[in-house]
Formats: sequence, C-alpha cells, structure tokens
Amino acid sequence: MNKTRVVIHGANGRMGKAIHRIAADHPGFDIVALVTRSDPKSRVIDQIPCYSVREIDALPDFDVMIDFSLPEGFDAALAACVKKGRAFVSGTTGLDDAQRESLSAAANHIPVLWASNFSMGVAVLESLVMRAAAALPGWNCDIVESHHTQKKDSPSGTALTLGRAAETGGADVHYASLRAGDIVGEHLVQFTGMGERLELVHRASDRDIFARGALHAAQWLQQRPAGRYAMADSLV
Ligand SMILES: NC(=O)C1=CN([C@@H]2O[C@H](COP(=O)(O)OP(=O)(O)OC[C@H]3O[C@@H](n4cnc5c(N)ncnc54)[C@H](OP(=O)(O)O)[C@@H]3O)[C@@H](O)[C@H]2O)C=CC1
Ligand SMILES: O=C(O)C1=N[C@H](C(=O)O)C[C@H](O)C1
Repeated sequence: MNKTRVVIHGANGRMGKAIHRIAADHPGFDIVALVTRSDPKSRVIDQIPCYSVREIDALPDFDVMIDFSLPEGFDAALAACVKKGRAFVSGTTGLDDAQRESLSAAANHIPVLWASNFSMGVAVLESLVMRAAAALPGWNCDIVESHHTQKKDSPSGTALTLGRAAETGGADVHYASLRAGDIVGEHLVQFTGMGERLELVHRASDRDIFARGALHAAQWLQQRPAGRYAMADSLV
C-alpha cells in the first residue's frame, strides 16, 4: 500500500503535535514536512524537515496538507495546495465568510475537506440536531459550548455547525460559550418546550479523536477528484 504523504500545517500547536505523534506511529502515513508560523527552532524534528510559513513554496511534494492553525494562517496553507494541485484537509475554526468562500473556490481545482469537528460523535450529532429541530417547532434551541482557556474563537466552529443544522430544521438558535481549565470540547444542544427539555450532548475528553479523524479524512481524500467534501462523506 502506498503511504499518504502528509504535510502538517500548524505543527507546533496542540492539534499539530497530536497529528504528528499519531501519524508517525501509523504505517499508512509518511510525514514529509512540518510547517510552523515562526522560523523553526530546529530544521529537522524526528527526521522530518521543518519549514516556516514564509518557506511554504519550497515544500517537498506531498499528497495532502492537514491544517490546524488559526484563521491568519489558513489562507497561505490553502493557496499552497491549490498551487501544487494537492488535497487540503482543515480543521481550523473562526474562518470568516471570505475564507469559507475560498474553500469552495479551491474545490473547483483540488479535493477539499474542512470540518469544524473531526470526531465521529459530532458527525452523528449534526443529523440528530436537524431531526430534533424539525420535530420540535416552536421550542427554544440553545447551544452551550465549553472549551479550554486557550481557545481563541467563540462560539466554537462546532457550535456554529450544529446551529446551522438546527436552523435547517427550523429552529432559532442562541449560543453561550464557556472557557474553563483544560476542557477539550463539549457541546450541549438543548431544546426546551413547556414542561419538558431535550438535551443532546457531545463530550470530547481526548483531542486525539480529532487527530485520528483528520488523518482518516486525509487518507480518504487523496483518492477523490476535486470537490468540496464533509467529514460525513468519509464515514459512509
Ligand atoms: N476541527 C476540529 O476537529 C478541531 C479544530 N480545532 C481548531 O484547530 C485550530 C488549532 O487548534 P489548536 O491546535 O488547539 O491551537 P494552537 O494554538 O495550539 O495551535 C495553532 C497553531 O497554529 C499556528 N499558527 C498561528 N498562526 C499561524 C500562521 N499565520 N501561519 C502558520 N501557522 C500559524 C501556531 O503557530 P506558533 O506555535 O508558531 O504560534 C500554532 O502552533 C483552532 O482553530 C481550533 O479551533 C481544534 C481541535 C479540533
Ligand atoms: O479549539 C478547540 O480545541 C476545538 N475546536 C473545535 C471547534 O471550534 O469546534 C472543535 C473542538 O471542539 C475543539
């Protein structure tokens, strides 16, 4: 079996490090480069060459770039994949409208899979939320998301995705965000009627689930034609 040649963009971050650790132990992946924001402290880590974003045009050839950075790093990562004609997987949240549109534009040229949450549970939760919203017209819908204190964007990308699912089902959605300790990621979608309440909750206790999901998506995506894909497409 050919290995999937992966570039990790945002390699110094919590998610970048988790992806690096898991892919390095997996026979199906060959990490060909690590990309960081600032000049790398070392030019080679675990025998993998390191590049700063300024050097992104000099990357060795790869099959898929996996991006978990911040909105300010996202554009350069996507542009590099379009330029090289290579697949792009991204979990970066907090993107603005123009960045979301650039994902769709890029999908005319390369396979693109962006997901606000790479866990299997949230992929299932999204469809449950849509069904519940459609089945409970007139009920209040509130989404409460809780994350670690280092998280920059709010509401979380997942909360916004679940909110869109609820709106598709006909609900008006309100959001609340909590930042506390080292919470990996929790999402409560609460439907409240008169005298009763339905709560749908997902709790992530280990960010390796996101890293494994992103690696699964990368392997799946490299064999696909240009287009815009969702996590759910890779799970069927
Ligand atoms: N979709 C999903 O399943 C998940 C999504 N996320 C999202 O992924 C992103 C990263 O999360 P996390 O790893 O926790 O965050 P971290 O802050 O730990 O890591 C972000 C990394 O991005 C790098 N970065 C920042 N700006 C740039 C830039 N301009 N160019 C290149 N790299 C840059 C930083 O580099 P440096 O270290 O040099 O500053 C940092 O290492 C967030 O948007 C988060 O919301 C997180 C978990 C799961
Ligand atoms: O920043 C995080 O940590 C997470 N971000 C994603 C989001 O914004 O939804 C996914 C997960 O909840 C962890």
